[in-house]
Amino acid sequence: MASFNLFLLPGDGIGPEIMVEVKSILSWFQARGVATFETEAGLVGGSAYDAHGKAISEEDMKLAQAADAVLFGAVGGPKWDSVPYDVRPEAGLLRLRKDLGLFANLRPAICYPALADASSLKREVVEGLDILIVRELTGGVYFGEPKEIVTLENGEKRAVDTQLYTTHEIERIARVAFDLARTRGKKVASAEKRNVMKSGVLWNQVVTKIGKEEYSDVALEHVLADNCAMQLVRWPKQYDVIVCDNLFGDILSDVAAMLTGSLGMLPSASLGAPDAATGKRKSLYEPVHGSAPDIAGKGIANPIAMIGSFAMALRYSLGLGEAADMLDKAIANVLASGVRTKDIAAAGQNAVGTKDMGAAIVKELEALAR
Ligand SMILES: NC(=O)c1ccc[n+]([C@@H]2O[C@H](COP(=O)([O-])OP(=O)(O)OC[C@H]3O[C@@H](n4cnc5c(N)ncnc54)[C@H](O)[C@@H]3O)[C@@H](O)[C@H]2O)c1
Ligand SMILES: CC(C)[C@H](C(=O)O)[C@@H](O)C(=O)O
Ligand SMILES: [Mg+2]
Repeated sequence: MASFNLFLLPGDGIGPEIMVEVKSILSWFQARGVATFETEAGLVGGSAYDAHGKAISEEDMKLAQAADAVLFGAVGGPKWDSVPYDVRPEAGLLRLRKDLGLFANLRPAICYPALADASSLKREVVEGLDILIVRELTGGVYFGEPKEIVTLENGEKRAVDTQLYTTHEIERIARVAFDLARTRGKKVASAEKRNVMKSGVLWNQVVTKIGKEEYSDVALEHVLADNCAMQLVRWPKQYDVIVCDNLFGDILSDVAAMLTGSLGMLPSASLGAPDAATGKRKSLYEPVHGSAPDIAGKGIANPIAMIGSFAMALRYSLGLGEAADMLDKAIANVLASGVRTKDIAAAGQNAVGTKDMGAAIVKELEALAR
């Protein structure tokens, strides 16, 4: 039986609550003989800061580097609002992305039929929705230098963030988007702001060139990022794959989340380049949402984004596509049977807690395996 080494970073807020549910799912797959999962857990974010004053330790960085996949919960929360910028909880996540070279962030937004009424949009707008946002994750304004607050001679302060992209960075994320589009609806929409930003001009040129020279079978459309946000709410089904930079991808994926019913529904995969010798990619799987401080500790968080992220790990890192399909089907069936956490429940509908949703998915896996 294949054996995999998973590094778990539950993090803060609802992170540990949703990670527990993934643990029971991977135990179930292990008990069924699908694979052996060696798991080790570390600290990231505020919980790491409280333990040792850094958002992630060097030791945990090494374990993340060595893992077949990292499973990440969420970080952050008001408790750490005033910690120094370099060790704030989010710095742990950004370091993992940068040091592991996780440049490609896949954020699928699927509206399960059973949830078409959970979205704040009309059923016909979201029913059957299946789009994929491909977000560049290691460049742009998140990492560009200089990044600082300086005091000017007149005593005023000036804050600088730098949006920076090179041809190579745009080429490789464009190829990920085009390759994935080939396996789906064969359409890519590239979102940027070439009307305002030089990085948008280069982004547009490079994506156009890659599309023309290497992917003439995939339809390419360019859309200004602000218009893209509006189109996602107006008629999202016009899109198949959307490719965009780090910041636009962050924002557009939160918009897309609401098309599925809740931010608690959106999983993600962050992938590095394949290793030249082994073909293996470094990878991290995390829900799109954050630590949800407003509901942390109440046992009501929706674990589906986290569980769906584990399904993506099975598919993209562990070569267990059948297990991934089975887990996705279990999630869909549980939703179809009417089980709802609070965030996706209709007014007046009974809602279950995090644990009950996790248990319902395990029970459905059991039924599917029979
Ligand atoms: N990947 C991450 O770790 C990540 C992502 C986004 C935000 N954050 C951090 O999380 C903290 C809180 O940020 P925020 O409040 O702006 O965003 P958030 O995503 O944590 O929460 C936004 C809203 O969505 C709800 N929500 C989120 N996930 C849910 C789930 N699984 N089930 C039910 N409801 C859910 C929350 O209750 C809240 O009302 C901040 O410190 C932020 O930096 C971390
Ligand atoms: C927590 C934060 C650093 C992160 C981001 O901005 O990338 C989050 O919002 C996300 O969407 O993964
Ligand atoms: Mg975000």
